[in-house]
Amino acid sequence: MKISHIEHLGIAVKSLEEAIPFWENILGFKCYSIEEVADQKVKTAFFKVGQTKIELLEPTSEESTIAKFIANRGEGVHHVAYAVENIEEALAEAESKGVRLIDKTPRRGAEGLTIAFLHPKSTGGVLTELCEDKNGK
Ligand SMILES: C[C@@H](C(=O)O)C(=O)SCCNC(=O)CCNC(=O)[C@H](O)C(C)(C)COP(=O)(O)OP(=O)(O)OC[C@H]1O[C@@H](n2cnc3c(N)ncnc32)[C@H](O)[C@@H]1OP(=O)(O)O
Ligand SMILES: [Co+2]
Repeated sequence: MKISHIEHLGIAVKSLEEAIPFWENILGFKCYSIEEVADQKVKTAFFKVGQTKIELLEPTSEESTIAKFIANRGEGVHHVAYAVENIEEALAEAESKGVRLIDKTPRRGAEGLTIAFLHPKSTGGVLTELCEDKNGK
């Protein structure tokens, strides 16, 4: 598949309010967007880091995958997201090569991106998100 760069790293946190000061006051990044993604039951906070971004993820419900992740493994790195040229083609290619898809059809993610996840059990233990920016296409 054609990947241009790491779109973002997703980090699970219990509370955005409690997490953001480390990223702003210690690392010196500016949180430029806070957005709820109801479909994923998360509230996100974004920081630009050169070409890529950090996405902090706070669960908005006990059924959120982020709430389950924090309960089982604690706060920390949750997923790596790659910018792909064509998400439908990328998913078809991954599936044809035996990768287990979480999303067979892309969904709407934060920042208006079109996203889909690959299962960590078939990606070497790293939950993998594919993103395509279809805005303006
Ligand atoms: C807003 C949006 C955006 O960027 O635009 C986002 O990022 S939304 C970000 C939040 N949304 C998502 O994550 C959606 C995709 N994720 C999912 O559907 C789920 O989290 C799954 C990855 C399928 C895991 O769900 P499941 O109910 O199976 O959880 P589980 O706790 O039973 O875990 C099953 C096995 O997967 C492992 N596992 C769970 N989450 C993992 C993760 N993030 N990275 C690596 N491994 C992980 C567990 O340790 C366990 O392994 P063992 O069996 O060996 O113990
Ligand atoms: Co993400």
